[in-house]
Amino acid sequence: MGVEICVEGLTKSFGHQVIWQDVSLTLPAGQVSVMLGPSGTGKSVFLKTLVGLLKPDRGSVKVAGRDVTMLREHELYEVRKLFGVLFQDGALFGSMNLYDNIAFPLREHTRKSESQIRHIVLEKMDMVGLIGSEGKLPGEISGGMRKRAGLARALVLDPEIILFDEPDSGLDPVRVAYLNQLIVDLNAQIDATFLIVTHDIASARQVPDNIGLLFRRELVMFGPREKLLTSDEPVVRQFLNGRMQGPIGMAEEKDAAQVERELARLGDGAHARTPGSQALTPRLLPGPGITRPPRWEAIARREAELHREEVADA
Ligand SMILES: Nc1ncnc2c1ncn2[C@@H]1O[C@H](COP(=O)(O)OP(=O)(O)OP(=O)(O)O)[C@@H](O)[C@H]1O
Repeated sequence: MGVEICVEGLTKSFGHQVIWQDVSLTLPAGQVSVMLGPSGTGKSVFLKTLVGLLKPDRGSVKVAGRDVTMLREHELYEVRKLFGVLFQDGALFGSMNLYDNIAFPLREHTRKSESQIRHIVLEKMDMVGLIGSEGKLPGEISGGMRKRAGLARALVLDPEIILFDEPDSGLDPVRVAYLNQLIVDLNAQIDATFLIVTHDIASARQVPDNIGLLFRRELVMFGPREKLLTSDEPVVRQFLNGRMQGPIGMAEEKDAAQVERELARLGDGAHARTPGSQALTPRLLPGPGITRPPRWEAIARREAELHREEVADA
């Protein structure tokens, strides 16, 4: 069913550089959450802190009730088994074929026989659409296939939580669409808790239950997708609309007067529009052939309702 991750008052700095401070959020069990943020706001550092690879200065990260920040190395090892991580480049071993790459965690962390391993590896390769590529080396396949191989490897230990570090980076829009569908299908099939770090706004609009945004060393917002997508918070709106006008600058933050001028020029000041008047992108649903658990049935019903309301309003 996936487990909840409860983050409270988390602060991380490297030397004098504060990366983010006082971050509190709960990733609900079994749900899909996305973390957005301009480059360098510490999204990868956040993922690493969740799995205990980096120690925060303050705060707690409770996974299945245990505080990752307080655990000793051998206890951390146990908690890490709950996690599957998809790294940016798939993090595959270049000299091993896909089969051996995907089998690696099973051979390292379990005492399963080779025939049991074969069954699991082929099942996960099937889930990510890689059957037939078992003998290929990572260097012989496309970036999209490498991501899917990394995902299959993240799945072999049946994780309760999957962390995706920019799964869409380096992929063309069509491959990103396939990968998003795969993520949604997987969530319906394995029911784990997902956290996706991404820059891709289209994905953030369609895929998750919850969205968070890191900016100016803080978690600006974290909450249900609808709340973020209809938010009037200038940072959230600038980021979700991928615009230059707003508080986020190229290399540093802009001063308040400049932001005010830019938003006024856009006719987009806080007073210039009714709150919550942003369009809601339809939610991506599990594809045909995927059995939907009750959670996804409820999401599909809600989407159908919203769509009926939109048609009636038009
Ligand atoms: N081990 C480390 N030691 C010192 N500084 C670090 C370390 N890891 C990350 N940083 C710094 O923390 C900041 C945040 O880095 P991080 O990679 O988490 O950002 P990000 O939001 O994931 O960026 P991007 O979207 O560009 O991938 C950067 O300034 C980076 O240089």
